[in-house]
Amino acid sequence: MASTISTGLFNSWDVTNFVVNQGHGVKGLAEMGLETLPKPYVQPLEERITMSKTTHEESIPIIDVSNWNDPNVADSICNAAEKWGFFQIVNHGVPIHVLENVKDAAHGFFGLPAEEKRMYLKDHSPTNNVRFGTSFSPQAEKALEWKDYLSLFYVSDDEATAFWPPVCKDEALEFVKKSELVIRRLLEVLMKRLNVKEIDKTKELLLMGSKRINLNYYPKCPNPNLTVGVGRHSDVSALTLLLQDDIGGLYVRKMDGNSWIHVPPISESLVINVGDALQIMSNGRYKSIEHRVTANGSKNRVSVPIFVNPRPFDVIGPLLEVLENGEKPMYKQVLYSDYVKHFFKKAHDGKDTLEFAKI
Ligand SMILES: CC(C)(COP(=O)(O)OP(=O)(O)OC[C@H]1O[C@@H](n2cnc3c(N)ncnc32)[C@H](O)[C@@H]1OP(=O)(O)O)[C@@H](O)C(=O)NCCC(=O)NCCSC(=O)/C=C/c1ccc(O)cc1
Ligand SMILES: O=C(O)CCC(=O)C(=O)O
Ligand SMILES: [Fe+2]
Repeated sequence: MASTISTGLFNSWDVTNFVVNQGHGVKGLAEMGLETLPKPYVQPLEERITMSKTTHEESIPIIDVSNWNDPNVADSICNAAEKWGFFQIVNHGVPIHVLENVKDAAHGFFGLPAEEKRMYLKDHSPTNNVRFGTSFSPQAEKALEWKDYLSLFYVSDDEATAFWPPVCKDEALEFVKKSELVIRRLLEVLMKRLNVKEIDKTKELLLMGSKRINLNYYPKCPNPNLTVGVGRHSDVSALTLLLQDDIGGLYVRKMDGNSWIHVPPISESLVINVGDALQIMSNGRYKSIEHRVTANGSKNRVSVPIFVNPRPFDVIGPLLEVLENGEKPMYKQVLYSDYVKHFFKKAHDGKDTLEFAKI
């Protein structure tokens, strides 16, 4: 089959069937020794990430959070969330071995034979909370993305222990647990500027009542310039905490601009970004920024985002504390699971998901 793919005799339907339905993932395809990119992965010109649109000269803020009591730290975080929607944190307190272990565990999971990963495809998985997949929304996309993922919805330690794949469950769970404090501190700081004095139980559930951890795998790609790892999107979370390895390829759209800024890997750091739910709750003050990922021609990349979210049955809208100053609400009240389902139903389309909540 390898030779038929590389000579182009393997048709688009076969490729999609092999990767998506049979659970080989794009990793299975990449490992066949392709010389050229299969057609289903060729992105339209306007979606490709060219050097002319990107810059390595500017950078998102890098914030040292070793002292949470320092008002300058709080200021830097809130300013970054308003102006960039993205920043990196160092000295965050999540132990290095936890970060290293979860990246290794991601390689471990994707290194399993296809038969074992296939058990976690949507139609086979014993639970809706564990899902192995490829691209973003293959049934809705004109071109596929060069990425496989394992998505784990955190319900409880017991549920994770029972259902998450053994090869990565301890490491993924440990990352979720060890990042709880930094997530809480970040949200406390961000809420203060919104006139929310303390995070009571109701607010806590609204901001961080559910979590999803994804293990992303971007295999080495034969023609990286013709495709993307992840297309332009903003996250639907309240906040995302992202661990990337040392390879790079994440680009963030410059606010009100057409250029894309590279997020350079910094050893032991975490990338933090505002998601749509926080943009909505802050009535547009904090910005959920478009980002995308390139494919890489020489290396296999992994990344591990933790999406911190409202619960599916929560209704979200601009917070009362924010509207108290008389500003007009920009967003209506929406059921969070309706919002997320709308996001997952379509291909990546930049920030268009937010239209769903706009007044
Ligand atoms: C709506 C959810 C996600 C699932 O609800 P469900 O009742 O179990 O519904 P379904 O299983 O019918 O899923 C609804 C649709 O979403 C799809 N989906 C269900 N989880 C998934 C899944 N992890 N992955 C990609 N499709 C899925 C699923 O395939 C299905 O599409 P379709 O098959 O076409 O009907 C529900 O759990 C919920 O509201 N969760 C709230 C917490 C939550 O997960 N928030 C999302 C945080 S994720 C985030 O911010 C960014 C993620 C992201 C991911 C990839 C990117 O490239 C970029 C960004
Ligand atoms: O892999 C990355 O660096 C970012 C992935 C991403 O944007 C996502 O999973 O939402
Ligand atoms: Fe993202």
